[in-house]
Amino acid sequence: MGLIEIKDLKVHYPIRGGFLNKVVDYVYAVDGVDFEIEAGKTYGLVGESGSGKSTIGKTIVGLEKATAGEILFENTNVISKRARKSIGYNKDVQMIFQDSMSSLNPKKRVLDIIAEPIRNFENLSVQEEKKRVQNLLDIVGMPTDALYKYPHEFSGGQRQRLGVARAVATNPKLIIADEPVSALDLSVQAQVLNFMKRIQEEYNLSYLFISHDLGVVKHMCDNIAIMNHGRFVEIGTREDIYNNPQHIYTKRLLSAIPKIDVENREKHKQERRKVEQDFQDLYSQYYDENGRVYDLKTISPTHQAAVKTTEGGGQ
Ligand SMILES: Nc1ncnc2c1ncn2[C@@H]1O[C@H](COP(=O)(O)OP(=O)(O)OP(=O)(O)O)[C@@H](O)[C@H]1O
Repeated sequence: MGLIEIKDLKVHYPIRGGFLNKVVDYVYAVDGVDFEIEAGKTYGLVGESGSGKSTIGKTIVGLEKATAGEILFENTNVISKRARKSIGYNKDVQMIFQDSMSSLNPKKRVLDIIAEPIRNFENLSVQEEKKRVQNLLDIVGMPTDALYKYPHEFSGGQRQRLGVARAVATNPKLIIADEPVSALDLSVQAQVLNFMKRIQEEYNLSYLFISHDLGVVKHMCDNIAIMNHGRFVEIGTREDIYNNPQHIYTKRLLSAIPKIDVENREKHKQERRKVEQDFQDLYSQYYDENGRVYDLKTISPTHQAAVKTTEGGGQ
């Protein structure tokens, strides 16, 4: 049994319009997904922008409301706020965001930023709290003098480390990492990822790792789901997805991972242009369960919903 099990989760955002501001349609951001994450493992969600990855992450931590489905955490359905509160879920599940500059309060010192989640759950003295935060800074490889500095005084990679320190402050079991390294340079990305892995081993943490970058996901994840327009088009182990992809969408995503050719710059430029074109095509296409492709540029949102219904997945 997994630490967390997601069953037929749906998140549909209403679109309002007209004179009376009535609901005229829905965005099917997440449209019936099932998966589970085991203790100490990393589950990857991959897909292009707008496919529904962040909505899944936010719904799991309770920042968005599910339209339907179940989220079972250690066998308790935590879909309601009351259930989450009754089992101390908010202490056990934390989130790391992509943009550390806006997720860390710029007006607060590091000490207060990292202590904030601890204050929500424990009553420590000032000295105990300071000691705990110092220890967390040590774990993420930051110097002690960081305590009294502000977020803007750090580099992007250091700020992501602070975000991780804050996320592990309550000693959680699961961390939702939403594009945690996409804003960082490649060399810094590797540092932060390796260090997230080290913490995982030390604390037997589980990660839900959200990314559009299949290269990064390969480095981090045990199991992977490939998302397209609110649904999973393929799920599998890392080996399944990278060595034996089944769905045409997965194959196209894999073939679009840039291969850097340092010896031939011109060829590399052409390759990059082709990759960019491929991605533009991918963003505008909807893939159904049978691998059939619909061009979203040529059909209206209402028609898109109709396509889903015809294909057996709509409301
Ligand atoms: N609060 C909201 N109200 C209405 N629609 C929303 C809301 N939040 C997200 N959406 C829509 O839901 C869909 C899924 O968005 P989501 O952010 O989950 O995708 P994503 O795969 O995480 O993309 P990105 O990587 O760009 O964040 C998109 O069409 C988005 O515009």
